[in-house]
Amino acid sequence: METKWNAAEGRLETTARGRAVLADPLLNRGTAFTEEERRALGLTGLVPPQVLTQDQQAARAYQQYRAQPTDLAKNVYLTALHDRNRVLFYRLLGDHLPEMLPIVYTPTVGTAIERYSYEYRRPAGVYLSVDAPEDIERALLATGLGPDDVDLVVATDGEAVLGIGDWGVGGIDIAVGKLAVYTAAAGIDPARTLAVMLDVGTNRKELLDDPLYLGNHHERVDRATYDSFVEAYLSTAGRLFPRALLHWEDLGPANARRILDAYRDKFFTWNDDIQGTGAVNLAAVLGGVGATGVPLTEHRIVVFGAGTAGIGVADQLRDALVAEGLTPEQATARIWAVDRHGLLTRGQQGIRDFQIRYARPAAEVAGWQYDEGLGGIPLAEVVRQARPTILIGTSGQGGSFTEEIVRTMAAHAERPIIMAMSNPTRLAEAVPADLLAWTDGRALIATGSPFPPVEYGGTTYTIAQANNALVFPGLGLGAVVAGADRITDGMLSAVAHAVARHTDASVPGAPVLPPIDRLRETTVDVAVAVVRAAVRDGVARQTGDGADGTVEERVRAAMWHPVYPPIEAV
Ligand SMILES: NC(=O)C1=CN([C@@H]2O[C@H](COP(=O)(O)OP(=O)(O)OC[C@H]3O[C@@H](n4cnc5c(N)ncnc54)[C@H](O)[C@@H]3O)[C@@H](O)[C@H]2O)C=CC1
Ligand SMILES: CC(=O)C(=O)O
Ligand SMILES: [Mg+2]
Repeated sequence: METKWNAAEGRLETTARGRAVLADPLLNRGTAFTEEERRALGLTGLVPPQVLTQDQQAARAYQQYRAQPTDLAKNVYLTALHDRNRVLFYRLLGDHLPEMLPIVYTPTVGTAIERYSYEYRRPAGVYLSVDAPEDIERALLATGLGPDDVDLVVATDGEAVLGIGDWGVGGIDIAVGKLAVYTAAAGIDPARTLAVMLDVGTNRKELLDDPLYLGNHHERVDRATYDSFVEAYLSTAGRLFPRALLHWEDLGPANARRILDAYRDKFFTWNDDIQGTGAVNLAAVLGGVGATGVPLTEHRIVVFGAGTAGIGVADQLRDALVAEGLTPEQATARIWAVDRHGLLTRGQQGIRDFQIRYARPAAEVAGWQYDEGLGGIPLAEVVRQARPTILIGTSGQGGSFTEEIVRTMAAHAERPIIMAMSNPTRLAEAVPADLLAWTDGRALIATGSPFPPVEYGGTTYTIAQANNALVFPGLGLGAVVAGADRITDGMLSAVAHAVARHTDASVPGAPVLPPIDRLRETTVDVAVAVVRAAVRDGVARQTGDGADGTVEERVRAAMWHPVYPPIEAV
């Protein structure tokens, strides 16, 4: 049995019949099958007699969605719809994106991941086990997808999911959530995507002790075993799906950077937490800096939580400062990075290799207050001494931007830029209402998970969501349209600047990033910028504007829309 998209004819062709049609979410359209389709596909009598339009189906599905009692139940409902009728799922998600994004993505996806083995209904992608690396190829081929059929693979090992940590096999839901955003925002064809779970074990004891836990019941494997499994996955996926962008999500801090550095020049691969977060953060900083009227090069930046995301953020800020004319040393000196043992300083015990660049010289901090309990210089002291104008949280430590810290910062920054980027909501370093109150409404704010607008002093403040969801869909779409084979720093910088062009935070209460309800339009510009950067950097098979249309026309034409295509029984 086979289902194929016939691009020349603009129709789906399938040999499936009867219940097999209804069981395939890419084929199934339930009550919207026409009489003719029902006859041709052997569905006579298998669906109720009335034929509905997609509008009617969407209205009913929305009612059902609204009737769910909790956010988790809404997530489970949408997952079931996703697994039943993919077109209708994306129709609904697209129609209600600001309302449903927090359900299929952060924060609720975090709860779904924690509850994965209990809420499980159907498999969600490809599960690769470290205990059977010889099965990688068989598993990827079992999808029925061939070399030209895949644009995008999102893989995770579930070790550092959002800020909630190691959830083992449940992490597949973050890969599925990312794919939903790729399609809803950028029109990546869902039939051409794959979610992959690299099950290398889990160190969460409550999962290992739980007979219902669906992943491998052993601890995470040692580094050598892990590395050879990752290598086997990348080389197999890269060989079987040579056009596909291989996206990494929520790996642990010991692995994320190492894997990116080892493979970014060998494979068409990228790390969303390092590079996507860096790009969206830079976009938000550029948006905020525009409102301060102070050039980027004069800002002083503190990054709190110097892990995968934090150092990714620092790196792109540093590159942006260099692009604005600072030397690499001057740019690095503008950034203070604080981790679990306080400010990163040279010679500090336990500092990780990817953090070393940001370690401050001992002479600079000699007179700074040291906290014995912490084993380093705490954030409050760093803020007092370094006098940041930009404070970024990627620590996964809810509430760590205290009133004292924020007031200290606001005492010497007229428009403090404060980004509490940790997810899910409860892990935000501060909440917008507090930040506005503590800074008399002067703060320019962004958060990683969505927050409602805040009324303060007669102004309504729309809160920007600085989430890599604002950038990865456009990056993926642009990379696909360009026929790229690498993700370059130039592409990432182009992404940040394209997003920043969509904001004017100088208007009182305006957000430093474009809102989610304009995500699809922002994404088009991001994708166009990515194609142009890929061409400039020599990593594209396609060219820029040309006889086959402008880049924007090609980007728009490449976007998939949630409409039922003609279907042919063959
Ligand atoms: N808004 C966005 O687009 C994104 C947000 N994030 C968020 O950033 C957070 C971190 O994620 P990752 O970087 O992937 O995790 P990670 O584990 O690589 O990094 C977290 C870092 O915070 C440090 N840390 C832990 N406790 C600390 C404390 N008390 N004080 C200072 N530092 C502390 C850790 O040592 C580690 O270096 C998560 O909450 C995640 O949801 C991550 C990626 C994208
Ligand atoms: C948004 C995201 O990638 C994270 O919180 O890990
Ligand atoms: Mg992530």
